[in-house]
Amino acid sequence: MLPLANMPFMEHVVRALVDNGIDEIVAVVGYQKERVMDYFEDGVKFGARITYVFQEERLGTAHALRRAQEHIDDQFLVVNGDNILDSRAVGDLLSADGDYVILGALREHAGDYGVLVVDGDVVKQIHEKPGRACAGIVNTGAYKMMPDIFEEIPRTPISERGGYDITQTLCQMMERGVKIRTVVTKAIWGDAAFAWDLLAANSIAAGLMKSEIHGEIEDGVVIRGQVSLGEGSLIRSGSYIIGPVLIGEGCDIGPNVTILPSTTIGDSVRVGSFTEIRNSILMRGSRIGSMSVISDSVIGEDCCLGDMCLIEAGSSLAEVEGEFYRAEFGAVMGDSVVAGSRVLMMPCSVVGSSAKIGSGVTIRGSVERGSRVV
Ligand SMILES: CC(=O)N[C@H]1[C@@H](OP(=O)(O)OP(=O)(O)OC[C@H]2O[C@@H](n3ccc(=O)[nH]c3=O)[C@H](O)[C@@H]2O)O[C@H](CO)[C@@H](O)[C@@H]1O
Repeated sequence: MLPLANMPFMEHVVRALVDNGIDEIVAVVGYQKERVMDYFEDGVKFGARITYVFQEERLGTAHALRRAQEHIDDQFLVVNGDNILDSRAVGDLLSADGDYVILGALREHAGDYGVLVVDGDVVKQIHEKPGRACAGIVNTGAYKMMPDIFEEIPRTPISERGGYDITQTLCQMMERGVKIRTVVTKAIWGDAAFAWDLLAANSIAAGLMKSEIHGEIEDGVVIRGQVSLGEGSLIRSGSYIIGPVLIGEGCDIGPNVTILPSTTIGDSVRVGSFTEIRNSILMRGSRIGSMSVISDSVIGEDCCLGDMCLIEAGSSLAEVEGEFYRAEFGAVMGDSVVAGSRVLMMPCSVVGSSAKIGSGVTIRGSVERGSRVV
């Protein structure tokens, strides 16, 4: 449900399916399922009938798929709800020949995905997240399948990660001689494992959106490229906005604010004068003071940053739940973070929800949720 281009991740997926004429969707939901169900309801307003099935415990992708079994009696597609794929990628999968097709994509850094070993367009093996640096065809997690997969899933052994992986199920079928093909798409596909991956996905999604101006733009505002402005939003004089930029409803931006690609601003956001924002996501209800610079960052809902805050982008190690990952971004922030004025956040800062940061503080590394930094 995290927003990309001001639309929940999953809505991009649903739209890509509906654009291809798919009008029946089974959504496997678990964590915070009410948020998904309240938003999509029966799916009719999105152009498809959505049925929900529940996975109480996250026991892997094969286990998740099995929840949908009773609703499937014909060839079907499987897509991840947290990947961004444009409708051409779904089209590539639909038009590919074969009972079983894996949508592949070429990646220079394939090691963090399932890597496909192929002979022509036939998949011979899937190496699940080999880790090592390698280029190759990765499994996008989008598949065309037949209902007999449900006979194989119960024979899937538990993985080292402690779950039942659909990639393992498919490998077993290959060993039994079932032909599984791949179609390598050149269309847009991306996934988001970490909060900072949202930035790349957002920039893809923002580039796909059309410009629509519903709000008010004062005289003396420069707008170039694809820029959307929701109802009741105001861009004050002297502001400079270079798309792709999406601004939601009821926002108050400026005066003299600079917003650079690829930035998405949710509903009811306030950005104070002389502030610059680039390549960032600001979620609904957040407030940014004057003369601040926010770069390559994800700011959660209802955050409040004071004047002259600086979030610097760069490459560093980001800490998530005690593990360190090499990354390149400014800061990622949970919801309801409050920061005073003159706060400096060093590259790859990770700030937990409801943290309170005093004025003049420099943040390095991670701040636990709910903590107070002075
Ligand atoms: C084992 C497996 O499938 N691996 C694939 C999966 O890895 P990856 O490790 O990324 O798979 P995730 O854990 O992200 O799960 C994929 C999708 O299934 C959902 N989910 C997952 C587990 C679960 O118990 N319930 C559930 O609903 C997730 O919310 C997500 O939407 O996607 C990658 C593409 O992004 C592929 O390159 C990997 O080959």
